[in-house]
Amino acid sequence: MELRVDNLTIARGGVPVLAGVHFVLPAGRALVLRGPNGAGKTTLLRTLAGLQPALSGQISGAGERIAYAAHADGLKAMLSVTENLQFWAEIFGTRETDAALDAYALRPLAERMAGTLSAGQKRRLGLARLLVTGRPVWVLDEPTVSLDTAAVAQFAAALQTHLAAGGSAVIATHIDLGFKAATLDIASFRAASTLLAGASDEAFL
Ligand SMILES: Nc1ncnc2c1ncn2[C@@H]1O[C@H](COP(=O)(O)OP(=O)(O)OP(=O)(O)O)[C@@H](O)[C@H]1O
Repeated sequence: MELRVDNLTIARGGVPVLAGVHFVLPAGRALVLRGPNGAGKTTLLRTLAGLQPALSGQISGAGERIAYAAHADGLKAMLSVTENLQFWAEIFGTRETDAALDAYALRPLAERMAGTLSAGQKRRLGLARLLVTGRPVWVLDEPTVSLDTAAVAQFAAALQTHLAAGGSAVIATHIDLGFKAATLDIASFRAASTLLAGASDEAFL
C-alpha cells in the first residue's frame, strides 16, 4: 500500500507553512525531504504522523501504519535498553527485540538504563525502536543527528532491510544517507504567508 499526500496545507502556530504538498510513496521506497532550516520538514512529518491536523488536503495510507521518530527520542530513562525495546514491543503488539538490539549494536549496552546513555547511543536506541513497532511506514526527522559514521551505516542498513521487506520511509535529513532515494524539495511548496512573528503552538514547545 502506498502513502499518498494530496494538496496538503499545513501550519505551525496557526500560520500556513506549506501549501499544495503532494507526493506518492510506494511500498519499498524512501523519500528524502530537502529544504532549508525552517522550511517546514518537521511540520510535514508531524502531520504525516498524525500529531497535528492539516489545514486542508488528504493523506492516505498513514494512520496506524506510521512509526515516527523525532528529535526527542522518547526513551524511558529509568528502564534498561532491553526493557525499553520490550516496552515498545508490548505497546505495538510485537515480540521480537533481538533484531533491534543487533541492528544498532546495542547488546553491550543491553542492561544500561536508557537515561545513562550518550546522545548517539540514545539515538541508536530510538532508531532501534522502529524495528519493534512492526509498522511499515517510517517517518523520520533527522535520524542521523548525534550518530557516528558506524551508526549512520547501521541506520542505512536497517533502512534498506526495511525497504527490501516492503516498508517505506519519509526522511528529513541534511546529510547524504549514502544510497539512492527520491527527494522532495519542500521549498517549492512554501505557503504564500510564512510570516510567523508572534505565532506559536505553545502546546509543543
Ligand atoms: N512551536 C512552534 N510554534 C510556531 N512556529 C513554529 C514552531 N515550531 C516551528 N515553528 C516555525 O514553523 C516553521 C517550520 O518549522 P519546521 O520545524 O517544520 O522546519 P524544518 O524544515 O523542520 O526546519 P529545520 O531544518 O531547522 O529542522 C519555521 O518557520 C519555524 O520557525
